[in-house]
This record gives sequence, C-alpha cells and structure tokens, in this order.
Amino acid sequence: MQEPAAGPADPVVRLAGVSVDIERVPVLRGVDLTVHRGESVGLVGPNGSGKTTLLRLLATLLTPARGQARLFGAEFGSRECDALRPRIAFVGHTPALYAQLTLRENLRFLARLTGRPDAAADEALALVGLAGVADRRAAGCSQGMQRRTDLARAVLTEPLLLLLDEAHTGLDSSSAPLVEALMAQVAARGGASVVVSHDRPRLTAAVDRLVEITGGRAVENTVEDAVVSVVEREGV
Ligand SMILES: Nc1ncnc2c1ncn2[C@@H]1O[C@H](COP(=O)(O)OP(=O)(O)OP(=O)(O)O)[C@@H](O)[C@H]1O
Repeated sequence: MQEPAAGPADPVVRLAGVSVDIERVPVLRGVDLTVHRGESVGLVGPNGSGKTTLLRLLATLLTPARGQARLFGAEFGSRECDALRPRIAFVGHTPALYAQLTLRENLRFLARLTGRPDAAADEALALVGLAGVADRRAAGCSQGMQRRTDLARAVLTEPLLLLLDEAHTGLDSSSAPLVEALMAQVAARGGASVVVSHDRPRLTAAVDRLVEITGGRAVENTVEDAVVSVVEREGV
C-alpha cells in the first residue's frame, strides 16, 4: 500500500483552534490536538461532549468551521488529504456490515473494493477469532461477533489512522486484547489510533495517554499517569 508523501516529522493529526458546527450549532470549540506517529490516544468526556464528533472530524467526514486541521501534514479538504482517506479506518458504534451477507462475504467484498485478495479477508477474520463462524450471516451473529468483524475490516485495510468509537462495547474481556493488538499494528506501521471508550480503566490500560473533551470547548490532557510519559516525551 502507498505511504503518505508527508515527511516523517509530520504528526498524524494536528488540530489548531478547530471548531465544528452541526446544523449551525457549535459542537467543538477551539480544539487543539496533536497525535504523533506510533501513538495511541484515548478520548474521554461526558455524554454529548463531542467525542464522536471529533472522531468523525478526524475521519474527514466533517469540515472545520474554523481553525486548521491537518492529516500527515495535508490540510483537510486538499487533494493530498483526500488521497489519505483509504488509510483511515473508522469503527463506529454500530456495525458497518451487510446484514444479509456472511462475515466472509462482508470481508471479501471490502477486500475486492480495495484491491486485496480474498485470502487477506479470510486472514483478517482469523485474526479476530472468527474463522470458525465466517460463513454465518451477519444478521445472525451476536453483537460481539459483529463488533469483531468490524475490527477485522479495520485490520484488512491496514490503516494509518485508526478511529474506534465505543471501542470496548460488546467485547468480552477475552476480546479486549484485540483492540490493543490492532492499535499496536497501526503504531508499528507508523500510524496512530484515537479511541473512545466509556470503560475508563480498560482504556487507560490500553493507550499511551488520555485526552479529555469538556463541553466540546477544548481538549486537554488529563493528569493520569498514562499521560505523563507522553508529556515528558514531547518536552512540554
Ligand atoms: N447530527 C447531529 N445533529 C444535531 N446535533 C448533533 C448531531 N451530532 C451530534 N450532535 C450534538 O453534538 C453534541 C456532541 O455529540 P457527540 O455524539 O459528538 O457526543 P459524544 O461525546 O460522542 O457523546 P456520547 O458519549 O453520548 O456518545 C451533542 O450535543 C449532540 O446532540
């Protein structure tokens, strides 16, 4: 897969004073956030604070009303930024699966759309522990199985920016390491992950640092131990 043209010094995400309005209502206000290559960032905040909106912005599904937003140095809306879209994986709250297709068909469809062999789809399903049920229709699968299939979709597309909303919802404790394994894969290829979860202990254990959104107005690092190492690394 083609790597972004940006230099190695460019962070994966750089938001400076970014505001997002939805239906003319301000949802994010003056957000500053930098996510470096190799990092895994946990996003926390109360219901309605703007976590999903921030993930949707990072997925380039929303346009900033104000401020500057860059992915690997490419300004949002530019041709360079659009070219990076196939390298963004966004796993939302609800499974992005065709209910009437089997898990294998869902993955193979995505593989063909993205120019990958069927074997890559089967490998991704095996990686999330679903090889044995690959021929079940998605509609007949449990929430956790559907969730794992969504994670397999993210594995398949080899993302450089992994965005997980409600990362731990529907996953039992034995499946939680999958999220961490996926984030580690992304970090190893020089990408980064931004992950929302209401399971704060699990999230804290899985990420390099936590970032908190308060009323959509600003993004601040929390003072938990997980944050300190990154702050020190950045020399802040
Ligand atoms: N499509 C939309 N139309 C109108 N308002 C919206 C829309 N999407 C989000 N909002 C509003 O933006 C604010 C932030 O929503 P968002 O879903 O980003 O919050 P969140 O932090 O992810 O919440 P939760 O923890 O409940 O999932 C809320 O006040 C919400 O009502």
